[in-house]
Amino acid sequence: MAEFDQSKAYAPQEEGTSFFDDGREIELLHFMYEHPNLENLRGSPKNVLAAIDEYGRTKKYLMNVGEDKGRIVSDLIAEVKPKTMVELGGYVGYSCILFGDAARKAGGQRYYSLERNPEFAAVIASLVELAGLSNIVKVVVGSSDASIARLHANGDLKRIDLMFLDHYKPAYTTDLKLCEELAIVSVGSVLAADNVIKPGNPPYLEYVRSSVEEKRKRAQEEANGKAVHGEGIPDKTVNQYQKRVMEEKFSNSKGDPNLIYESRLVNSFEPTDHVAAMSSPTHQSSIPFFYRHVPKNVLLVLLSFITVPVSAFFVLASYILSYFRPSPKSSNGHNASRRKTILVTGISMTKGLTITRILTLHTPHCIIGADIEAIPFSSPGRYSRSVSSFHTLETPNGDNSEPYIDSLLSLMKKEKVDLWISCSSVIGALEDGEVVRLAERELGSDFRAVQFREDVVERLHEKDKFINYIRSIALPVPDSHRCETNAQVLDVFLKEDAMREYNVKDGRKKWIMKPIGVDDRARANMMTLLPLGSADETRKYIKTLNIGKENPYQMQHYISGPEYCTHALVLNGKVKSFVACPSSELLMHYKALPPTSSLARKMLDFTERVAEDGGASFSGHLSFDFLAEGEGESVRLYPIECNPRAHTAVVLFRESKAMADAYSYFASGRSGKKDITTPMMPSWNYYWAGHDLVTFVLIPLLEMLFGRGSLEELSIGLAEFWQHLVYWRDGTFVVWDPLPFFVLYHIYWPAQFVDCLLKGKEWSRINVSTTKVFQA
Ligand SMILES: C[S@@+](CC[C@H](N)C(=O)[O-])C[C@H]1O[C@@H](n2cnc3c(N)ncnc32)[C@H](O)[C@@H]1O
Repeated sequence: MAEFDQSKAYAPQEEGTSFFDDGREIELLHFMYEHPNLENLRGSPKNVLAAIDEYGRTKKYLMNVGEDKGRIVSDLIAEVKPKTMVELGGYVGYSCILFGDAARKAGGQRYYSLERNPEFAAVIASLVELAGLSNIVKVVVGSSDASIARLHANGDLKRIDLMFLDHYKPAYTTDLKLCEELAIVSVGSVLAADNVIKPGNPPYLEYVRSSVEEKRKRAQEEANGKAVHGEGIPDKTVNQYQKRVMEEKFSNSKGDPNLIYESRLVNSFEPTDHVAAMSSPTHQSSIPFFYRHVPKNVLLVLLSFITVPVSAFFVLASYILSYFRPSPKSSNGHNASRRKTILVTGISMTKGLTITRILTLHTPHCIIGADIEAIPFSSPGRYSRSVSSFHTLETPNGDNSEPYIDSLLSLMKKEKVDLWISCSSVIGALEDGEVVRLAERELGSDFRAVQFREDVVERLHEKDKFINYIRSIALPVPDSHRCETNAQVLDVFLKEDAMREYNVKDGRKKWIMKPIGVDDRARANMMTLLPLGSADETRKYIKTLNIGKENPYQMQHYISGPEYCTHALVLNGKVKSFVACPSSELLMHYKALPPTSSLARKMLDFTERVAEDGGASFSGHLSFDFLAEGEGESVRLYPIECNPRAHTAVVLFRESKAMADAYSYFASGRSGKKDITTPMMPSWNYYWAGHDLVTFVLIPLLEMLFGRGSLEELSIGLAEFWQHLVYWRDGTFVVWDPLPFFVLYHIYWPAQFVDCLLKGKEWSRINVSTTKVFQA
């Protein structure tokens, strides 16, 4: 940061709140219109700003953005070239004249200055007129939230390309959420927020830096009545406008949690010379080094290396503890003659491992495990005490699935498997359906499988077929269309436009585009809400999706409510165990909903209806994603996706003997109890230590060290991590079977990162529980 030029310093700011609204703003007007240089001010933004600065230096302090911070935003304007720019908080018009002029030079069409105090607004309007900017600047008097809503409702404000936030600090976040909900701030919008470090605006920084998952969680907490505005903002700032506004009002908008911001802090000077900081979005070029391919993989390998002693300590302590407790197999005292051979596939993932552990703890059976293993000997499941043997399967491959199918079938024959519990990942979904059919033929009538056949998998797994099927059994679905051409997408918008007047009440209907096949890259952008600000932008965006016959998309009505996911074990068309929990895109924290809650009951009813429709041969794991609209008993649930396979939410059953019994009865050809097993309440919440260590500790630490984050954010992260360590349970670690935990973090993941480095495979996210790497 360059040195501050002392000759430009404003008069010092007075104590308390006497530094504004004491008549100085009107005094400024007199100063300007009595200026000896008045004729040179007319039509010259530069000279008007210089005269305002002169007043601030020689007369009284003014709370303007000032020259130094102003330059940062002016540069941003030149880069972003906003057509429409909005500022929240105009005061006497300094930022409005500086940025209005910059926006005009960059080809901008409209600059809205939103100011609550009518006297200040009159000063802004007068000085804007003096500077000759009245054709681009529009001063809007009133509280920012009401003004935003009105401008949007009138159709004047359809999209904000750049927004400068410089008004009432606690309203930064609530106004931003309002803009998101109205979709006037959307993908590509840029925000510049003043004073986020001094005096400080932790809620705003937290919000713009949160993941989708964190924002959804927060929104839910707020929906449960915990919304507090201005937490962490100094009282002096919070109470700044009390003289005129006794009680501040806030927009209660939920925002759009799916919008992700890149944020960066920029330090600069207040016009008094204090160091201030603004936050503005980053562009790809300024992404710090630790998010780049090579450093990020190297850092994660290093983290794994450094934490070996801690993990080794826990493993050792677990073995010592287990020494004093009998091993699970010898403790269960089951009758060996009733032993069946159960094969669980997918045991490198938490879901498969959880099921083998439940079975080992609570049943007499011989449990064998299998999984694909791209890097030899790296599978965490291979080292688990819950399986009597581990087998490596060929990797399913869309072009030639035979090796995978053969390896699975020959294993089943060799081990004389009585029951196969499939927990395989999505890449083998259809193949597993085929294996059931073949295995039933080859292993005889006593063979059973917890896996749907391929026709069922196809019907449920493919997004558009699933929606059609659910519609056919008269259950509600969100409005959805399969699109194989860009024109089909645009057609839906055209029809929508015709209906637009009917939708005015809740704003224009929003859509998301989901790739029907598995496409990690497209999935990452899936939450872009359409249509965008203009028909042209929407058309351009649709083009980037490369929609075609080979790459079909599902266009689905966007429902803004919270998301839930479920896991169910269905045997012979009956639901045997069920759990529902709040969900998000990359779900790494699991909390069960109480089974008696109206939400959980409705999701169970839905699952039972699908299971019943499947008939007596319908056996497998079934999980749905739902979006909820409304609350309480009147909540309406929309299924958006089905995964006809196990969900990691099964981890919530880790204690459940009843669930083990359900599998066991099935293995013996009996139907078992009628009750539906749910996790014991209150159930533990689950997290993955490695994921939390990186997201709550490593990233905030690096962000702080490299000037992007604050100590406060790091301490919030540390507190969250500590809370999970102490009160939650790790999804992989159990005392009697600690090795998979060690292998996951010190063999499996480092091997993956090294592999990515060697092969130049870039990734955007990883899922610790499913061991999946998402391509960048
Ligand atoms: C720091 S000053 C803005 C300075 C101005 N951006 C500049 O740099 O020249 C903050 C202004 O926000 C206004 N304000 C505070 N809360 C507001 C709200 N809810 N809506 C609109 N304006 C608000 C205040 O009246 C005050 O004039």
